[in-house]
Amino acid sequence: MPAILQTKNVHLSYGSKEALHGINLDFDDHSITALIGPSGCGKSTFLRCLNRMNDLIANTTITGSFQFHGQDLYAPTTNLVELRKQIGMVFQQPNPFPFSVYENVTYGLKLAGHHERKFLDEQVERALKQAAVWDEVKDNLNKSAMSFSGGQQQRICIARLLAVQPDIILLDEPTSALDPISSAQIEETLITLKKDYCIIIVTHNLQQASRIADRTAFMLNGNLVEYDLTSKMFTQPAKQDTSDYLNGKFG
Ligand SMILES: Nc1ncnc2c1ncn2[C@@H]1O[C@H](COP(=O)(O)OP(=O)(O)OP(=O)(O)O)[C@@H](O)[C@H]1O
Repeated sequence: MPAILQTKNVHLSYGSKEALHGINLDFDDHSITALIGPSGCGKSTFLRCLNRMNDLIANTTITGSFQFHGQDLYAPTTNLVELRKQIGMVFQQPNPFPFSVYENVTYGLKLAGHHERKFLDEQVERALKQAAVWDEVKDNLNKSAMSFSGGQQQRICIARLLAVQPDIILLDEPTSALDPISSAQIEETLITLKKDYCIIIVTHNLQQASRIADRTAFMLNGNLVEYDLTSKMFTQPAKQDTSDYLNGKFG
């Protein structure tokens, strides 16, 4: 089966400074890919290219090929609102809207014109169950999403994204602001979700990558050094730089 998302020769510059120097990475459906590497190597920059979040940053130049389901992600005709529904993003800090849980999860659906109560109720339950937070919030759907714990807020944000049925879920260090128990819950949620989605996660936590990712990409100074099955990369890395990074010699 062809990769759901294929990128070739991706270069990105902030002003005159090039931050990505020709990245080639393909992503399969029903899998988790981790992007790892030392601070500043370009992980978040690359991730943001995948749903055109870098378009929002002034003076950014992006070249290369991005094929999503075989279509050019950067075609001038691409509808960015639609694209970001299909390729949703979860951030480091949970960022629920200052509304109720119910309003958060139905936000995208209402924007898309869905207002039938029964349909919305069903989607709220489905998305919150998929995000493994239903049992914790089901009796308080009208309570502000901001009043829940950080881990619960993060899973509510995942549910908000799942409500609009994306194809790809991008996560930028989604557990780095969370305690170990909440982090473990998010990891379990992601492992369950990969049955239905393509998941791409930036993480500084090498144990996390080794626990949940099918494949791992190691980046260094804006270059892709190595991309392989996680089990292979963590036991027999092909490159010395990968081995040194995984062994804590830098980064
Ligand atoms: N908005 C921006 N404007 C200018 N330069 C930027 C911007 N965002 C990132 N950079 C630069 O691009 C390079 C890559 O940064 P990026 O945040 O993608 O790295 P990262 O690997 O995700 O780092 P971290 O792990 O610390 O989040 C860095 O040199 C960074 O300073």
